[in-house]
Amino acid sequence: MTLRLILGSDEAGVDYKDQILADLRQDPRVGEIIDIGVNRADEDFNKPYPYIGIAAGELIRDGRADRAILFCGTGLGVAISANKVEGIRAATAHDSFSVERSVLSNNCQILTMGQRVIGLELARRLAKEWIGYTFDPSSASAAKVQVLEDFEGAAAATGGA
Ligand SMILES: O=C[C@H](O)[C@H](O)COP(=O)(O)O
Repeated sequence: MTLRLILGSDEAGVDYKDQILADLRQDPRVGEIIDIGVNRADEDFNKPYPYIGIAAGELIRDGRADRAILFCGTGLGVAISANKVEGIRAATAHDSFSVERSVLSNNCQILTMGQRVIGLELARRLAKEWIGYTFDPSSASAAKVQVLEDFEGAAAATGGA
């Protein structure tokens, strides 16, 4: 199965977003790429990072995409923002092991990275690695992720989320 993948960033991450977008357009594992911006020609090029993180999370929550790779200065702001959307697990990761575990341990749908934190070549490599991982619902990690889902379900039932 090929991935439906979102790429997005604020202005502080747009160079990496555009390069990795170009890389992944050539990747046979990716079936569809949705570029949610920002783009240099946009009137709202300076749009704050929460709009990007929330938009990506909502598209995944609504079943319109499978996963996302997002960038900002640190990767933190877009991750925090995406994690506000129910059911979304987004993680900032700048090393190969964390990139792997974000999927295999945490079943993250979103990877975020910081253009002001890591080099471009490492970010390109990590993006390619990340899309190669698939969560195993029969793994020992599944019960741990389920705790998060149960918490969100209980909070929603009581009007708390
Ligand atoms: O997490 C926030 C991002 O790094 C953003 O790109 C920059 O935010 P700032 O301008 O508030 O530092």
